[in-house]
Amino acid sequence: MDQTLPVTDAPLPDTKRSADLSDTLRQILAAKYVEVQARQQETPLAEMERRARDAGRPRPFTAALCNAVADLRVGLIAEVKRASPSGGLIREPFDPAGIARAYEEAGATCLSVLTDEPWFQGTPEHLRLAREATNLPVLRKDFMVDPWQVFEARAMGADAILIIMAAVTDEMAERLEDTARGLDMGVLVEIHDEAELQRALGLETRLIGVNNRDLRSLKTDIAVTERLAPLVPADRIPVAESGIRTPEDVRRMAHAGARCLLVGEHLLRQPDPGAAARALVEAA
Ligand SMILES: O=C(O)c1ccccc1NCC(=O)[C@H](O)[C@H](O)COP(=O)(O)O
Repeated sequence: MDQTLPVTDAPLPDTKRSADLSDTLRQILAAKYVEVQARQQETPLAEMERRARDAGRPRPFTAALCNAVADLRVGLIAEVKRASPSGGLIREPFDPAGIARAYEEAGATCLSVLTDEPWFQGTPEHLRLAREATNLPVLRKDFMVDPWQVFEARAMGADAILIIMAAVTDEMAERLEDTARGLDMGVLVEIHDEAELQRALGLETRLIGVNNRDLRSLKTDIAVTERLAPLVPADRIPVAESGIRTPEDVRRMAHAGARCLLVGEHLLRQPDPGAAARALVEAA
């Protein structure tokens, strides 16, 4: 895909890991800071908060996944994703509502919808369409660097947000989580290694996403979940993210302790994403 981004000198967050991020990820984050600042000029925080509070009650994202785990089911967070830095254009034509409906019929527990435009060709409209087409709780999949985006997420209908520990300081992670909790939204906190897991455990959310994607190469290896999921304390729920394709992968993740999965690209590369989702839901 065309990876031309608005050139920016924006400072990156002061995370221990910022030196370990791929150039792509650094560009994504730097551009996100600029984008969010510009959008706050258009819609100030107080107005975005008002819109978030007017958006009604969120659907129960965390409870849906907890119930799946309690029932020994696969808790599939099925992703609505048009393109990505690693995969280029993944699905065209792209019908977020139709894809979301197919996922729900297949037994998915939740949806994840990309809303980042420059790199994933996602939009808030994709999230609205996917949510309206189903009864499933929806995660806003984006790079959250400012609490303003959490209000924006709720205002567009999202029921949960993602916090990527590699992308934010501990203080910002807490602010993002507090804002989400204040809106009764779910939080999925994403980690890539043992150090990020320790930082993530300072948050209150039960959902610990173990991302199998290497932050430098952007390649996936599901052995990452096999290493890290057993380290997640019993009162938290590991969610295996990225690079999951086959029923055998699902069984490997479940064996490592991760019955909840976030799956995107594989599903969207299939002619029938619903059938592909069903094969994963029925795997373990
Ligand atoms: O998908 C990418 O190329 C990517 C690159 C840089 C940062 C994040 C990226 N993806 C976001 C995700 O976490 C995935 O969309 C999600 O875990 C699903 O992964 P997959 O099943 O491999 O599409």
